[in-house]
Amino acid sequence: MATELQIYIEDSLLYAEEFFKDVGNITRFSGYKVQPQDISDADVLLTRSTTKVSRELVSQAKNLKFVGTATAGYDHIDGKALEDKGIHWTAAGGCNADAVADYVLSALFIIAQESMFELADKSVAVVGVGEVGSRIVERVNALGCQVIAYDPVRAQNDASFTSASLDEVLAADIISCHVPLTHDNEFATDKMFGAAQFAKMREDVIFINACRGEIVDEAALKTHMQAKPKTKLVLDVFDNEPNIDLEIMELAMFASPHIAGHSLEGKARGTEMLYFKLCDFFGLNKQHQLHDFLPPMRVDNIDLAASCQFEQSILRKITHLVYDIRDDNVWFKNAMRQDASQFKSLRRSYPIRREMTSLVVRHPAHDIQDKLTQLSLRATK
Ligand SMILES: NC(=O)C1=CN([C@@H]2O[C@H](COP(=O)(O)OP(=O)(O)OC[C@H]3O[C@@H](n4cnc5c(N)ncnc54)[C@H](O)[C@@H]3O)[C@@H](O)[C@H]2O)C=CC1
Ligand SMILES: O=C(O)C(=O)[C@H](O)COP(=O)(O)O
Repeated sequence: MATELQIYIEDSLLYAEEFFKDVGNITRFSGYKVQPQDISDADVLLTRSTTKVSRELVSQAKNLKFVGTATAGYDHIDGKALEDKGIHWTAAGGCNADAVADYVLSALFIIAQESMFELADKSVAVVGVGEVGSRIVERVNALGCQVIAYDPVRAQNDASFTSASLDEVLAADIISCHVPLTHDNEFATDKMFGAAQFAKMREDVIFINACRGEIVDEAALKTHMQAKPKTKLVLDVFDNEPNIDLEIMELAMFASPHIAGHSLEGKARGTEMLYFKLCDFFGLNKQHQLHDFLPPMRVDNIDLAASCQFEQSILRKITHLVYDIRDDNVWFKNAMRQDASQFKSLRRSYPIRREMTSLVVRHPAHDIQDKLTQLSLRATK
């Protein structure tokens, strides 16, 4: 009889028992505390971004064959170290892309309302047009914005894609960042926004970072905020998490503790993607999918009257019915002002949040349904 797979799973992976209980013997571990000896008999290691998968961590795991992170980013994994040992590794690209797009749209609708402008009159630069960025491009296109899609890396590999220039990005009304954290290559993103880039931005730019804090030089950002105080910052991520600079948090109009991707669907999809990949790797039948486990939304459908057009005020209300960034901003800042050591625990205790992808919106007109679909809603008549 084949020996049971020993599957070590970080404690923050959602629905892990539901997906993996038939696959092997599950042991949960704390991502922040795990040591090499804790996973020494692992065949499989499943994490989120809070486990640093280093050469040292896997040094005693002689049977380790498969490592997966249920997150889009994988800068916490030393891929080279795993490849050197012949260990297969993978991530869950795209699992939470819609959640991040909801986050960005929620912020933009509030800023547009408070500053009394139509998003259709604005240019939006999307930096990194992968899973997250392309969803944002689709949504802001639907809203009628002028889209500036910047991704020179994709342009090198995808003949159908032409990248805007960095100067076009820096001149935009809104800049939204969705790149991986990379070092030491032609298009490295580490500190890609520093003094030189901020100096070229508009006085009243809206700058959103929901990818990795390290892509911004925070010292330069502070100087920029003094020089151009009308800048509106939306920051989900910070340099040196969890020990973040509270001054940077206070400079942001909206700040949150790295939760842009933390929708229930996004977390569950991340686990599901690893389950599917692990089944393929070990030649197992796939028996579960996330819809077996996801609970219904409390408000799961709305009817729009035929007279309703594709108007910003209506779209704002629908978006905020699902996710309102103001709640996270107040909760996060208040908690951090009381005790700045709470960053990790705030992330862990983040309340259940659903996605626009789960909301059914009815409207009789096909053209409006199409646009609602572009906003990722489940539009129908
Ligand atoms: N705050 C949060 O909760 C979340 C953060 N993230 C972060 O966002 C990043 C992007 O996520 P995905 O879109 O899923 O990844 P992805 O890999 O699908 O897309 C990233 C895109 O950035 C492009 N890129 C790389 N270097 C670039 C550069 N110097 N300039 C412009 N574009 C560049 C790549 O070509 C790629 O198309 C992740 O790597 C992760 O770090 C992702 C999900 C949730
Ligand atoms: O997917 C990513 O990349 C992210 O940044 C995740 O949303 C981070 O979530 P945790 O792994 O920290 O729970």
